[in-house]
Amino acid sequence: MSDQATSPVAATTAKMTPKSAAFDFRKYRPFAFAPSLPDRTWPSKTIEKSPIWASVDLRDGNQALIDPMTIEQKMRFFNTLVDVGFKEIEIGFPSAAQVEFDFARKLIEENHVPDDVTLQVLVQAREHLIARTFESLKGVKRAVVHVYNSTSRVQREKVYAKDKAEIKEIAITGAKLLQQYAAKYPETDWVFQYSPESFSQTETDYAVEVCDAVCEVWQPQQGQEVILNLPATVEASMPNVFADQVEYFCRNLAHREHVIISLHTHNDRGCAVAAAELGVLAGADRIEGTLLGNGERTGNMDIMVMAMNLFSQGIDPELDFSNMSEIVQVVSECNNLPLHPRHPYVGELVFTAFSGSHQDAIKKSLDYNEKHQDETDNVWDVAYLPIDPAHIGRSYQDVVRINSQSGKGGVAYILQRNYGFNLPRWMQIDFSGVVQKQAETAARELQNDEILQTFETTYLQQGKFELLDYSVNNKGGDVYFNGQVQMHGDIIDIDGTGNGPLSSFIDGLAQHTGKSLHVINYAEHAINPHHNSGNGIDDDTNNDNKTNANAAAYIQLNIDGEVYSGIGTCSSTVSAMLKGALSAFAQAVGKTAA
Ligand SMILES: CC(=O)SCCNC(=O)CCNC(=O)[C@H](O)C(C)(C)COP(=O)(O)OP(=O)(O)OC[C@H]1O[C@@H](n2cnc3c(N)ncnc32)[C@H](O)[C@@H]1OP(=O)(O)O
Ligand SMILES: CC(C)C(=O)C(=O)O
Ligand SMILES: [Mg+2]
Repeated sequence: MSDQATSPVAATTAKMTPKSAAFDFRKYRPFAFAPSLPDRTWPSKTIEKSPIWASVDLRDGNQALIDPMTIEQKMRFFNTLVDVGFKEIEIGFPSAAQVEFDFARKLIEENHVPDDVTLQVLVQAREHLIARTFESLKGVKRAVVHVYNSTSRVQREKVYAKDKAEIKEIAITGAKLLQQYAAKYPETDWVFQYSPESFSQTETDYAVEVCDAVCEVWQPQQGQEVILNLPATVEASMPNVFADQVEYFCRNLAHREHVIISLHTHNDRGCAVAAAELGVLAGADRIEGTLLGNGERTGNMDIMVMAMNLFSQGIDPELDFSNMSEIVQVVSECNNLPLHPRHPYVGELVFTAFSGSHQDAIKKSLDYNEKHQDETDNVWDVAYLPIDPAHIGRSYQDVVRINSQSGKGGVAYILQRNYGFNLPRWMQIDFSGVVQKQAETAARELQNDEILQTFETTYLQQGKFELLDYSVNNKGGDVYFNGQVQMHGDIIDIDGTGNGPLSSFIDGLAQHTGKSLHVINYAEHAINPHHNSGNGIDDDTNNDNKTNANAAAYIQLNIDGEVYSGIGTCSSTVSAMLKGALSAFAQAVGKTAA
């Protein structure tokens, strides 16, 4: 028998073959348009500033919707884009439909366009459409007219049935028509943009040839720059290949210095943002995309993600997403598309850790930063959280959520952040076992109030055991405890001696019950008042050592050889401590009774 026949991989492959006949990779060919660029420079570059952004939500995004936007929706979206800080906004395809035309007119006639915002519109290289497009823009101060025709091999051969020279001629005609019509509206500051549509599936040297021909018509110069927009209309290669195409294009273009190189990537392979980022390294100045990545098929490049990627590297993205939830709401409602809960930066779950080790690391990082504020220069550096959720208006509320995958750090985080209980490690271990069982039994996420309730019933509501009146007195170096404890409805006198209130109380409990009791661990803290809402804190004003804040005490006792943890809360630290001991004791009795 050969090695191949015995290997488990070979066995799997052999089984798959008949089934995979319909799943035929042999129908595909490797990507054929990668230019040869052995001396590429982009891999050793870094992005140091934000590119020029152009939103195409209202055009490319809109043309991909089941129900295109109404004028009202476009208006709402446009205002949001302006608020976010976009200075170039492709508002539509005015020659395509009346609503598109009317929207352009509304923006212009009703003065909705801020002085520093430039409208952009798209049109095919066809005269009647170009004529209508300029008509739609009459009276605008400044506008980008964006003309395109596809240059890809498949479109040349199968859609247009034209050779390279004929396709170039469409581009040249379009460029000339833009000039002619622009001349009819001299009151407007016109900017010309050309896209060799499907650039990435075009031979790159041919794309350069077509764009050079367009520039020959437009004659870009200082103060009269043009935009050449390079689309990955359908993403068909790895992003490094796209970057090679962009660098090749930039290096070989005749009028590079007077041309703004723009990129327009789509997300068919899931790498639209990566392609745009590498394309910027390769020399691009401008990026077209949409918020949340809506667009044809798998969508356009998500500008929000790319901008937030820059933000998370300490680069000013020149777009303001601090009001993220409102932005997301407008985008989702206008597009009538739901947001994936794991959408980068904005999904409901992207700042949430369910798993124990992540929660532990997040809690420890946040605690560390709080303690070392002076040393960190306030620079964000938290495990598992690439940015501070607060920067985009998210709370820390959801950073940790609890299910059966969670650990002690996560449960401790919930109790600390929401209810002010700062559990010591040994207490975290004790309580996390309780929560783990509860989550496993429920087989679902546990809500914060359920965790608090479990915390209270486990440690705080020892209803059958209650510390009543007591006093502690120092005499000759010893401390004497005298008080009453209610146990199962009986009121019992407790007297004990020790070197402090706790040890004298424990001594009294031991004497009364005949059990052996020793303190193993002890911790206490004031409960931060802003965490207090809704917790099970006792406000007993019983005794001495009053503090303004409520106190929580955590006690671990060895009772007859077994370990029990308890918690007490009170406005008095001593009472909290004694209640904590009684809480641990009650569990031991409860366990014996059970
Ligand atoms: C990658 C992109 O996103 S490109 C933008 C795509 N967006 C849209 O198409 C949405 C808006 N478009 C529309 O509503 C319509 O296409 C319209 C109104 C503009 C034009 O509609 P129609 O005239 O009915 O034609 P249709 O779109 O089917 O156009 C195809 C014709 O235009 C030609 N054509 C297509 N694109 C271009 C172009 N960019 N430049 C020149 N000619 C073009 C085709 O070769 C075809 O020619 P034929 O009629 O000789 O066969
Ligand atoms: C019109 C062009 C820029 C386009 O949307 C594309 O090629 O994806
Ligand atoms: Mg597109």
